[in-house]
Amino acid sequence: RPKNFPPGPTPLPIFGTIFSLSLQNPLKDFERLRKHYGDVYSLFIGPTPVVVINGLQAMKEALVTKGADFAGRPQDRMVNDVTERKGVILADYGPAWREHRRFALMTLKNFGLGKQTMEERILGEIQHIMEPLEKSVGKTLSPRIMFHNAASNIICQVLFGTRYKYDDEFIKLIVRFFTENAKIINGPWATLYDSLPMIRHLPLPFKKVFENYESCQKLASPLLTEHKKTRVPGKPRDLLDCYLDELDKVGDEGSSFSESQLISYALDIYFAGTDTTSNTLLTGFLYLMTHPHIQERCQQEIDCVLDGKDQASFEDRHKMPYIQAVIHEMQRIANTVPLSVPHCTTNDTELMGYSIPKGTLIIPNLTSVLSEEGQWKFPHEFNPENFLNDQGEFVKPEAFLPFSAGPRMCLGEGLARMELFLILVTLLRKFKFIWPEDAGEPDYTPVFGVTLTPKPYCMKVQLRAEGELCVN
Ligand code: HEM
Repeated sequence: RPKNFPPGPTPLPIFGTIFSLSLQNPLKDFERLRKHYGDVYSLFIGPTPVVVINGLQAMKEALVTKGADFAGRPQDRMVNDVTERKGVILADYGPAWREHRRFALMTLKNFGLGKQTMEERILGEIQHIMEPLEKSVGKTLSPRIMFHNAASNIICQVLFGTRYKYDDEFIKLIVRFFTENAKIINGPWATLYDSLPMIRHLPLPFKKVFENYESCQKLASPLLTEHKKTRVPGKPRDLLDCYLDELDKVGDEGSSFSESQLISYALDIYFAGTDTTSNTLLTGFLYLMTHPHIQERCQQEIDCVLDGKDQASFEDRHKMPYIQAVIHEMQRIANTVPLSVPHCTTNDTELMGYSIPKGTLIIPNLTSVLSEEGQWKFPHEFNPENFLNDQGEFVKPEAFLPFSAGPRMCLGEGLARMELFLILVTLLRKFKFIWPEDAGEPDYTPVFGVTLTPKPYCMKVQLRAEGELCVN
């Protein structure tokens, strides 16, 4: 360890400290190491030092106060080789990342893209979720594919101006490739790839990740060809058109925008916007079914606020403090991106008195903040009171960081919050969701990955009478 570097377990030659962590799910080990070494400690992936940041105080100092120092992304890991260092999520801190991030934020904010607003698109997609639910009244259904496809279609409309049927081959393949890759990227083969550069060219199971990513690019590239044929310059229908307009403006030279970037960039936003939102919904509905009194209180608030209205609007959230608290609590407990996305220091810097050299890999352990004792009234249970004050008003504690913080913070937060609100309110208004009698005890332990996923479960669906819980 360099001088004054954060402490941690003693590394072994070649393997570093990988034996200190369970490769299946290291979250408990991270917690154990925090108790032993403090909020900032270090590990070694092979010979590479890694600093793990825990707790609100250290997280704020790194990601916000010293945001620029901690806003890099490592460039020498398997995922970088797979994506050929294109796209936005894994781009290093610098002009190309900044321009692509700004462009995505601007395009997402420009809700008026085409004719529909973002809210209309989401409400339109919700109608497609209603169908399988209505067919399942009185029966049980597994909600995984339904939520995944809904989130996927919302982002596909923004990116490509199109939605896909829930059994469309294109989406099924993309989802399969991404799911397989997410598993391998988090598994032991990726750790070996990162630790031992000499094995990178061998025909080992990690080759599959490269093949899958290439297949995704091949699947998405006809969309670009079709857009180039049918677009009207200056009248963008979606993000692809906006990007092509931008290319017309800036040209290829001296700009970070290029056609070869575009597919990877779109796939990045697709991936970031699908798995996250759908897993949050899956976790949320699991807890709402097993906490029926919380579900009922949500329905009471919805019935009263939407009394006589056709459908919910995002503005209604201001009149629904309890729903707001429940959605935030769903996100806190879902802990959807438990270790954020790895960062990297861009300068020699300091954190909580330790020295951290430029180029050090950083893991922001968001899990440690979302359940940190002292920050929450009920850190270890599902309880919307975590977000309500004594007057029943919605309040958001500083430790609510599921989207991370600072310059690299999630750029889809606005879209994700709109989706979560409109989907939850619309479904709870019409249906009651029940944990099936024959399903046994619910298992809340998630499956570890880049995103945490609840174990597969089924829900029983009942129709509700309109406004049945409104006492006014
Ligand atoms: C509940 C839903 C979501 C959660 C919990 C979530 C969480 C996160 C987290 C923790 C990061 C890493 C931030 C960091 O490195 O410090 C991130 C990055 C990112 N998210 Fe999300 N996200 C969600 C939804 C979305 C959606 C809907 C989109 C797309 C519109 C999106 C696009 C991105 C992108 C592009 C990045 C990379 C930003 C950068 O590197 O500058 N996310 N998200």
